Amino acid sequence: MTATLINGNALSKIIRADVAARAAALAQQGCRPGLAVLLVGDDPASAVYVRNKIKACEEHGLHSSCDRYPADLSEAELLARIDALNRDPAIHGILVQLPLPAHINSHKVIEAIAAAKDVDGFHIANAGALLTGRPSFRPCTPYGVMMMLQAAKIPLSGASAVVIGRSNIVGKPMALLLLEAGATVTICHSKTRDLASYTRAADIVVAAAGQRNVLRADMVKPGATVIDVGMNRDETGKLCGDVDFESVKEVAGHITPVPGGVGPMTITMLLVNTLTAAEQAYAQRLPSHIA
Ligand SMILES: NC(=O)C1=CN([C@@H]2O[C@H](COP(=O)(O)OP(=O)(O)OC[C@H]3O[C@@H](n4cnc5c(N)ncnc54)[C@H](OP(=O)(O)O)[C@@H]3O)[C@@H](O)[C@H]2O)C=CC1
Ligand SMILES: Nc1nc(=O)c2c([nH]1)NC[C@@H]1CN(c3ccc(C(=O)N[C@@H](CCC(=O)O)C(=O)O)cc3)C=[N+]21
Ligand SMILES: [Mg+2]
Repeated sequence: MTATLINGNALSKIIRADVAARAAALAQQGCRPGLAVLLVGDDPASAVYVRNKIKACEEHGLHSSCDRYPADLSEAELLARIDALNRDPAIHGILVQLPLPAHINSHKVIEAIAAAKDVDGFHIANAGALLTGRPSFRPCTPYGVMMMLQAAKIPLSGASAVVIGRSNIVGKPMALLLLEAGATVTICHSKTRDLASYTRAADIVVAAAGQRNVLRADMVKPGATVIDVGMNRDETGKLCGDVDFESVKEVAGHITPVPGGVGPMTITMLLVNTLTAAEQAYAQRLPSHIA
């Protein structure tokens, strides 16, 4: 048996066409959606992701700005820049690329972003809204995974789901979104004893550990849906996920590839959140509609 591929590039194309149409309609009314990206330090992977985000904005009619700072930028300087962007009417979304250098408190930085411009969905107000079932900006990666599950018509209500990873940006919000959709959710992590005993019982496995081959064929129930969030490099330097793709695709019913799976969907949902932020600002006639 060979699993059906859930193609993040193909789904992104459909959703991004809708984003471009909505962006054009808003621009027609005098409000051009704008995203500001802040990158501190010179991590090469972060530079690639940020470049992809800026390029996606340009291609879909969103205005974007990217500030690159040296790794020794002070926390106070970063907070001052965020404060300026919070008050900038041309900017509807603010994204501070993570991870930040160790001398900067990332919680403090995220909380400094205006919740209405927090298109990553990382601010406590948005995280709390998700936890309590209120509308909010959903974190882009888990939101993108939900869109992939929906597009592939994977039943979620009553399904058994395992999330591998408990970070604030992927694992925890992923588990909450699956729970909201009616799945019975288990969160596994590095302290979990016998990971395979959980994954083998699951209808859906989302791997977000940042470890190659965390999920192998003998750990997957035949026909299960496998979503690979991981972004790793193999010994030859090639991009790979957390899932042993070649063997797992013979057991799973649906599977996402790396690259071309969750990664492009993350960027797509960032565009969606930024557009939504701009539409809300315009609808409320906040000063930020003057762009
Ligand atoms: N495709 C995309 O768009 C995105 C991809 N990523 C990628 O997803 C991965 C996860 O990202 P992120 O959540 O930020 O990473 P973190 O390092 O913050 O979290 C990793 C989580 O995985 C758990 N973990 C690590 N090793 C194992 C293991 N062997 N078995 C079980 N659990 C394990 C850790 O457990 P513990 O808490 O106990 O340490 C932790 O909870 C990375 O590869 C990252 O690059 C991230 C964001 C977006
Ligand atoms: N504030 C913040 N928000 C984030 O959303 C955020 C972040 N910080 N820090 C890092 C992670 C990681 N992340 C990715 C986005 C796109 C791809 C992506 O486009 N992947 C391509 C391949 C990219 C390549 O060629 O290297 C793919 O999978 O096909 C990957 C990873 C967002 N993150
Ligand atoms: Mg994101």
